[in-house]
Amino acid sequence: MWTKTGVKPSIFRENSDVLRETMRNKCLTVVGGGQMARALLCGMLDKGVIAASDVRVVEPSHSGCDWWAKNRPDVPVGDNLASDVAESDIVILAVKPYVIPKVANQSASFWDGKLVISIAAGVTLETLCSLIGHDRVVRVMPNTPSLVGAGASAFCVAADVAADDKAWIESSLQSIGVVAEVEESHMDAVTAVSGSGPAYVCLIVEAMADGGVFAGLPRDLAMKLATQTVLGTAKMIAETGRHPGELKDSVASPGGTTIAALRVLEQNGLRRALIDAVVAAANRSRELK
Ligand SMILES: NC(=O)C1=CN([C@@H]2O[C@H](COP(=O)(O)OP(=O)(O)OC[C@H]3O[C@@H](n4cnc5c(N)ncnc54)[C@H](O)[C@@H]3O)[C@@H](O)[C@H]2O)C=CC1
Ligand SMILES: O=C(O)[C@@H]1CCC=N1
Repeated sequence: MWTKTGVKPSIFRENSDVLRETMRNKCLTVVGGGQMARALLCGMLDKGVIAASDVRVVEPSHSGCDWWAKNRPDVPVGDNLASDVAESDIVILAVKPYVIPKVANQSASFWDGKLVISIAAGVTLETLCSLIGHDRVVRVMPNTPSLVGAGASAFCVAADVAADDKAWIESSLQSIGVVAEVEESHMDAVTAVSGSGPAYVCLIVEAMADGGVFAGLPRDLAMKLATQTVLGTAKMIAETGRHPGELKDSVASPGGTTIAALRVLEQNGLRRALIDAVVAAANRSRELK
C-alpha cells in the first residue's frame, strides 16, 4: 500500500508552481508492467519528475514482477487492481489492446473520479469511454525511447478531460521527450511513425553494423559507429531544422562513396519499403479497434 504524502507531490517536481498546486497529492497506478510501462515509468523516475512512492504497478505475471524487483525494487508492484485503482487519482492502462476490455470493464463506480489514460494501440476513445463508464479518458501513443528521456508521444482527449488533466499529461510526457496533442483521427498514423518507429530504426542500425562487419570492422566498433551516426543525424535534423534531403546532399560528394551507396538503397527500394511499412502499421492499428 502507498500513502499520499500530504506534501509537495514529487510527481510534478519540475512543473510550474500553478501546475504543482492544481495537481497536489496525486497517486498514479500503471496497469501492466511490461515493455512500454517500464520505458514510461523508468524514464519519469530517472528524470526525477515522479517518485516511486507516488506510483504503483499492477502486474500479474511472475516474470513481469521479477523485472521490477530486479531493476526498480523501489516501485511497489502487486496484482490487486481494485485496491490500487481505489487509492489512485490517475490510472495508466499499459496492457495489450486485447486485454483492455478485461481490465477496463469493471463495476459501475470502479473508475469514478479517476483520470484514465490508455496507451493501447488502436483502441479508440469511444471504446475506452464506454468501457470505463465516463469521458475523463485520454489516449496516448508513447514510444520506448521515453526510457532515456528521448521519447516522442502524441495524445488525444475525450470530452470530460479537464485543463489540469491535460496539463499533467503534457508536462509528464514532456519530461521524457516531445509531446503533441492531435486529433484522434491521426492516432493510427502516429502509432505507425513514432510508436512503432523505434523498431525500424533499430533494424537500420543493426543492418548498418552488419554491413560494417562485412567490410571488416569488429562488431562492437561497427555497432558503436552505426548507433552514433543515427543519433547524431537525428540530433542534427532536429537542431538545425534543415530538411533531411538537404543534409543528405551535403554528405554525397560527386562520384564519391555516399552516392554509390544511395544508388544501391534506391535500387533496393528502401524509401518505398519504409513508406509501405508505415502505411502497414497504420492499417494494422486501425484493425486493432
Ligand atoms: N512496446 C511499445 O513500443 C509500445 C507499446 N504500446 C502499447 O502499450 C501496451 C503494452 O505494450 P507492451 O508494453 O509492449 O506489452 P507487454 O506485453 O510488454 O506488457 C503488457 C503487460 O501487461 C501485463 N498484463 C497482462 N494481463 C494483465 C492484466 N489483466 N492486468 C494487468 N496487467 C496485465 C502483462 O503481464 C505484461 O507485463 C500495448 O497496448 C501497446 O499497444 C504503445 C506504444 C509503444
Ligand atoms: O507493435 C505494437 O502493436 C505496439 C504499438 C506501437 C509499438 N508497439
